Amino acid sequence: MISLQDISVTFKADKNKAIHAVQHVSLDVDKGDVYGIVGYSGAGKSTLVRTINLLQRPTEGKVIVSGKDMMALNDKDLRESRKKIGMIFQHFNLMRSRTIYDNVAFPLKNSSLSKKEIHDKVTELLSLVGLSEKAKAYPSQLSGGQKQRVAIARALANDPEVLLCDEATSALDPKTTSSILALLKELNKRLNLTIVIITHEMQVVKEICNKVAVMENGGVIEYGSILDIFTKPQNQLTKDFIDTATHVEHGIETVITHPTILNLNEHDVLTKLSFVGGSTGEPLIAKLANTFNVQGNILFGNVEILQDTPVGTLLLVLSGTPEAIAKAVRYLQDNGVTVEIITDEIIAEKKNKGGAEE
Ligand SMILES: Nc1ncnc2c1ncn2[C@@H]1O[C@H](COP(=O)(O)OP(=O)(O)OP(=O)(O)O)[C@@H](O)[C@H]1O
Repeated sequence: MISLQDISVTFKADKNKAIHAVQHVSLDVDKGDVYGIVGYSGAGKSTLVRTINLLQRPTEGKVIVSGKDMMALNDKDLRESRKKIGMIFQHFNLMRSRTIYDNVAFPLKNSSLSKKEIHDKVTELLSLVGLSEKAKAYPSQLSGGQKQRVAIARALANDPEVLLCDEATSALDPKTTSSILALLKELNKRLNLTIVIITHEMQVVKEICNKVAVMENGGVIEYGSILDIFTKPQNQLTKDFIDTATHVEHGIETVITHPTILNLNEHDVLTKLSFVGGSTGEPLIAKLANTFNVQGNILFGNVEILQDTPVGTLLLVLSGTPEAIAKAVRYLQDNGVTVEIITDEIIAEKKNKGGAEE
């Protein structure tokens, strides 16, 4: 559906300085994907996504959308192709002096549709986003979530195949964010709409995306299916994003900051266990005690459902002899559990925070 091939974008800040906003990124988005692009501010997410509709022309590389080489199109064909790529933004970009109806009708102004057809289309779009009652209202009379719904309706006016969302929920509270994400997911399913979402929140990705790319310093450092990235992240930055989204970071923070929780004896090992799918329900910890004489003390636990698959995390203190613990860890790994030993990391962090008990 979308193929970004070796895309680079360089801005000339001044005569001597170039900003390499995007560097050699290749990315393929399939029809029906909800593709998340996650990264911190300045990573190059917006610049990359704006190359899809050529709001930003790449300095190097090729952009193919629906089989068309976008950079080879003449102005007229490019205008037509852009109609099939809707876009929504963090601050909605509605026209304040026009009603909700007129905002949604705006992209149809020069279309071949009759007045009646335009009316039917706008009515249908407002109903699709749940705002039929607001047709005569003005943007200032709407909440942030409602404004974003209008922006979505407007972006869908030309029946696009792709919707680009640039931090579309960043200005919204968590509840409104969830309702907008639910709407996007519904549109993805109902209209088979391909969606590309830029965000700095892995939580957003977790809620609706089936694939994700992680960007840093203009490059994609990791990409793949949500399940693969959440269960087998390769880069520290990806791990940090995931820990935030799965509340594990908060769990670790609690363990560190409450001295009564983490009292490790000699040979005790603090582990972070990650489970996927079937292994989540297994009584593995009971087995550690029975078979290996290793006691497991759970400090924190969390289960998420990603793409209909349960994904769990446990912070677990293992107590026993070093040999027994090594065997227990191997047993867990043999049963599909990813085991990270984080004792040293946590103690160092605890010392940094001044909460260490020598
Ligand atoms: N038109 C421009 N001219 C010069 N530099 C730019 C331009 N647009 C973006 N940049 C620079 O390119 C880099 C990437 O910016 P970009 O907006 O793509 O990042 P981002 O990951 O989307 O961050 P944010 O979420 O803050 O927008 C930044 O260093 C930014 O300052």
